[in-house]
Amino acid sequence: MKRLDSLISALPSYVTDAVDYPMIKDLHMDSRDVTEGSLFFCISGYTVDGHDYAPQAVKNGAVAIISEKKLDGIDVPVIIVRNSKRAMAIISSCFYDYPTEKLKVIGVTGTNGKTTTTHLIEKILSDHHKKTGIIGTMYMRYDGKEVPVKNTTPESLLLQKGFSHMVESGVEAITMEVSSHALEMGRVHGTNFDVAVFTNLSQDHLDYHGTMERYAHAKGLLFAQLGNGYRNGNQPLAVMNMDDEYFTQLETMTAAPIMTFGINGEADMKAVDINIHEEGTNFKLVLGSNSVPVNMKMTGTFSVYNALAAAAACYSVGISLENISKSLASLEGVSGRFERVELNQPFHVIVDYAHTPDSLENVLHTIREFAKGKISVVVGCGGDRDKTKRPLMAEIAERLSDYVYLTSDNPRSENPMDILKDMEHGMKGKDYKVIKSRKEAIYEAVRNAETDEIILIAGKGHETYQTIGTVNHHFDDRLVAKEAVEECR
Ligand SMILES: CC(=O)N[C@H]1[C@@H](OP(=O)(O)OP(=O)(O)OC[C@H]2O[C@@H](n3ccc(=O)[nH]c3=O)[C@H](O)[C@@H]2O)O[C@H](CO)[C@@H](O)[C@@H]1O[C@H](C)C(=O)N[C@@H](C)C(=O)N[C@H](CCC(=O)O)C(=O)O
Ligand SMILES: Nc1ncnc2c1ncn2[C@@H]1O[C@H](COP(=O)(O)OP(=O)(O)OP(=O)(O)O)[C@@H](O)[C@H]1O
Ligand SMILES: N[C@H](CCC[C@H](N)C(=O)O)C(=O)O
Ligand SMILES: [Mg+2]
Repeated sequence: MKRLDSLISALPSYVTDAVDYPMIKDLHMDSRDVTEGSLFFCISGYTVDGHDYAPQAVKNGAVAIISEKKLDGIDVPVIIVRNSKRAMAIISSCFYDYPTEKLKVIGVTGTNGKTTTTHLIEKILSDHHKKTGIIGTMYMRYDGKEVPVKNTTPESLLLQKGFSHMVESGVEAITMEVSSHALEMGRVHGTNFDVAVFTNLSQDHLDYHGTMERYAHAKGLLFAQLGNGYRNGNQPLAVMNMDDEYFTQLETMTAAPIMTFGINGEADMKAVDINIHEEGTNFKLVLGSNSVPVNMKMTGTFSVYNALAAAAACYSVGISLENISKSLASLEGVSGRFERVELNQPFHVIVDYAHTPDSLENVLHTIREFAKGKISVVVGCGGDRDKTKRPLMAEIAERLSDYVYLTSDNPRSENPMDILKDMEHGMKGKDYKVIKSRKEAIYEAVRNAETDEIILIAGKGHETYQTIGTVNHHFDDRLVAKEAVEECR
């Protein structure tokens, strides 16, 4: 609990007629969640304008409002700021006593591999720190608790609150995914990073960012906000994939020192003598004149990149190469990423979260390396998301497999058949099937599977729902595939 004047004194500027400064018990950005004694932030969103909900917030107990304009008929103090989202980030970190000052924070951005890399970092850190937290697509997890999240990178207020709970539980180090949406919308304003990691950049989210240039710029904001100064006695560090074509652009966006990783070039942290096999990868992790062998249970060249990213980040916070190698070897995998469904059937089923052209291409190339029979793909594209990736993903599925089942993947507000039509524009002539129902598509793939065939079910990975309209229907690719295998025996 803090008094309003102590909170707003953290802001660089504001205007208010307030004479009384109430005690603030809680912070809220949604009028429906407001409780007695709260400070309410009016956010102009993409769907509605939060300023319209100020009266409801007051009715529900808000004792002060942060707004971008004068509000009529509100009888609690109103603080007017230029940008409520920025004010929310600053006030939230102040309200929760600047939690990231008490944590080692490793942020990971990039189109693909964020969830996987943060899980590798979490594993390495938790093997060598007492307590670790992780925030990302799947959850906010710390101290044995898993808190559900709506966004890969939550809004600043929710982040600061989460960080403060982590600090209270004794967490020392955290790793978090930082999405391009979050960077653009300022969700990580107020979060101080020790290390920022860049995995890679390829097409996604053009519905939101418009062009690849603006998408790359959004990703670069993480590195731009790393800062020049010292933090807890150390300079913040950028860890970057030197093999990615956007590396040269992104490295110009930070004043922080950079540690590079890669396979092809002269990176600081390198993987050499790489052996990719069905069950995993073996390689030598090299840093200067030091090297250690790594034997991971995750397969594919992309897994080597994720391991390098995690290794470089963890080395920079003081963990030895030997300990990094041990932790990398002991992680079984990440839920919904290259996850096998094995019921001793004569063919293979792999569920993977590939939902971008690049990830689909990577995962299919990896499968091709050890496939002994046919490869078939069950794949769809999300509704209300980048439409231009639809034909590209279909084209990749067709080119790198023997048979494609085009199906639905969270159609959201769109007509599933319209999404499938967009995908069909990418098909070049091989035979394929369009099956709107994802369950039916999986069953059909399983029914038609030949001995040694590999069925890749792409796009939903760990997700346990199918969003149709605004309703989340329970759906889990892994469970549906298991049922299909059992029923089709
Ligand atoms: C496009 C987008 O990012 N939208 C985000 C945005 O929602 P919005 O602007 O539509 O919010 P809104 O509904 O207009 O509401 C505006 C304000 O009014 C308030 N309100 C609203 C109704 C009411 O009755 N009372 C009230 O006070 C709302 O709480 C809010 O403060 O702000 C919300 C709160 O932070 C986010 O949850 C929401 O993410 C939505 C769910 C989303 O799908 N976002 C995706 C695109 C996204 O962010 N994805 C990235 C990951 C991408 C990746 O990893 O590949 C992510 O980080 O999750
Ligand atoms: N380094 C990588 N490069 C390319 N593809 C990758 C890489 N790592 C993982 N993938 C592929 O991308 C998929 C998603 O991986 P992951 O969930 O780790 O990415 P993400 O960046 O967190 O995605 P999201 O943007 O949805 O949060 C994986 O299932 C795999 O197919
Ligand atoms: N974080 C990504 C996840 C996409 C997953 C895929 N299943 C879809 O729904 O498009 C997004 O929100 O765009
Ligand atoms: Mg993720």
